[in-house]
Amino acid sequence: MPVEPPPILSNVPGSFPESVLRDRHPAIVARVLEGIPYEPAVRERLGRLLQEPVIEPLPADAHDAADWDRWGEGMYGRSWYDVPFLWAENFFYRRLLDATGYYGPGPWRGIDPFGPQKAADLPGAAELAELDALQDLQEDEQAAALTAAALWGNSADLGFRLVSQGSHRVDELVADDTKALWALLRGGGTVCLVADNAGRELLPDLVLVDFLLRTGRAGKVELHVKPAPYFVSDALPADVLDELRRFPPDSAVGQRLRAALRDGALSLHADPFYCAPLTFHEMPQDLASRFAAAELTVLKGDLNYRRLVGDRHWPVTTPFEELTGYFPGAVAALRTVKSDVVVGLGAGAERSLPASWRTSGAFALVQVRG
Ligand SMILES: O=P(O)(O)OC[C@H]1O[C@](O)(CO)[C@@H](O)[C@@H]1O
Repeated sequence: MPVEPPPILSNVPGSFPESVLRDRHPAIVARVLEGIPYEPAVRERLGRLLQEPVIEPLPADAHDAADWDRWGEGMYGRSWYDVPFLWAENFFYRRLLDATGYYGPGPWRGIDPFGPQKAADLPGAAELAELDALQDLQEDEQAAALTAAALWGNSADLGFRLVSQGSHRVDELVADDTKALWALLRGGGTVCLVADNAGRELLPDLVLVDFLLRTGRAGKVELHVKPAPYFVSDALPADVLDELRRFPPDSAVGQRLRAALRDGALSLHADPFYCAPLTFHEMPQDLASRFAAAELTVLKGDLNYRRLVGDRHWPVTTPFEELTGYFPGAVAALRTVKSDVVVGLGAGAERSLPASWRTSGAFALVQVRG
């Protein structure tokens, strides 16, 4: 295991993490307030969260206050910019849920603050038909098209689109282990798909799940989603159901997915770990056992990548295999690059890339450790 470089903080002027805290978080709050007519007390709490000079802990009566006391040891009372970026982002979303009363006893309990944005982003008939039509292709062509669609979908997360004007199409793969990925998917065992965003990302993910089950490349699929609203568009169990309702009643894909949920070939999982400020190095035993038993675990998205390799200043040439050696079982990362952490590239690979390649959302990677 290479020597660990320091964690990424947000206090470097002009850096990407600084821009997330300074620009993206206020934009996220503004969009939440546009979408839901929250009462004045909620609006005030959200305003105060954005102005907070130093990080305050959760109220002592929050159901997970003890967890956050432990995870946040040494963080409270400091500037949001001076603590690890991964922790700061995670805690921002947890505090946002606290401010909106998501876990409270009042009327806003269980209301997804990002719900209106997610609803507006649900796929339309054209997108569904496009993916449905892939069934007519040869199997290996379907596999390639679905890998590309799953990557493309990841560039469309709502937090990212709040501040990015790009076309949201992946231009180039900076690492492409697609062949190795599909070589691992022939055995009919269990595949864990750790999903990322709802909407335009979850749709190709679901079509991919159907493909894996339909072709026998997976005997079972576990679809892992977030247990609570998180990073704006991250998928919750309710979002999976909303998405399934988008398939027309006569869609064979939709029918098969619903049948797979009913008969257990497809199962949903929403472990609290997925909303914790931790990396996969600290995953709970239940998840570790599931990943160990799976033929392959596919991690979607930028944040899962940061949690897989560690949100640190890794040189890009740090071998992916070494950093993921601890992961219990074969693992694949399918991710549009939307933050600074990238490993597993060849020496000099960056030279031909534009300066903004790590954060533009125009580059993607498929990396596998078998
Ligand atoms: O939905 P994803 O792919 O995990 O991306 C989350 C986004 O949020 C960030 O954490 C920044 O807020 C980036 O890593 C990325 O742009």
